[in-house]
Amino acid sequence: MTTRINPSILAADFANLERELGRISTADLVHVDIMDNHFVPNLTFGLPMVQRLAQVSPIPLDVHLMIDDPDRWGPGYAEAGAHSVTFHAEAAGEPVALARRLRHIGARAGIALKPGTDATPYLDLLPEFDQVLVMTVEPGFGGQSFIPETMSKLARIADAVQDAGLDVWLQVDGGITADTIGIAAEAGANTFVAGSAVYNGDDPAQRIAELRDAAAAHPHSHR
Ligand SMILES: O=C(CO)[C@@H](O)[C@H](O)COP(=O)(O)O
Repeated sequence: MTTRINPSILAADFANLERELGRISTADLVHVDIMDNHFVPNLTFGLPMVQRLAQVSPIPLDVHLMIDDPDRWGPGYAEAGAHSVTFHAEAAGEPVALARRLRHIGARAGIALKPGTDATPYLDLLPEFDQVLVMTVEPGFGGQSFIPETMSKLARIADAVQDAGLDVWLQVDGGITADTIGIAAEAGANTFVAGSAVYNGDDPAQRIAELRDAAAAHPHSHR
């Protein structure tokens, strides 16, 4: 299994972002949380910041839009050079049209589901997406505890991806640590977002290596 570790710069030092990106250069992608204080009760960065991050980052950008009206704003992030742009199912008006637009611009298209959102309406749409993000906390803040009840949904999506013979990355985000990453890996995740677990320490590269090892020790048992 390919394991991807995507540190979230939500937990980084915002006054030194270029340095903070350099400290995670052994990761696969850098996860960039865009929050608008409407879709979630928190506010982070917008397009100008992502344009600059794309210029200086040693690894590609994995943009997670926690915003209203991603149909309007999402394509700009793809044009800014994001490797992937993930929008929320709960916020999108026309998710398939938006995913096609993102792909047309050249980004991978991702759809995110909040912990309480049922995956059923999206299972038939999986070929339209390059990745599915199963939120393992309520979106909005770093440092929350992993919600294990989200794992049955992840496993269902993993089964659907496998049954359809698709190469859709399955991402989890929220409360991912060396203790929880194995649970998500066993349920079918292959792409892991971690903020506090990477940046709350002296050596982010070491934390990335530990997370990678912990995920690899718990392979997904395809049923
Ligand atoms: O999207 C979010 C929060 O809404 C995340 O990307 C957080 O940044 C994850 O932080 P940790 O739970 O790993 O501290």
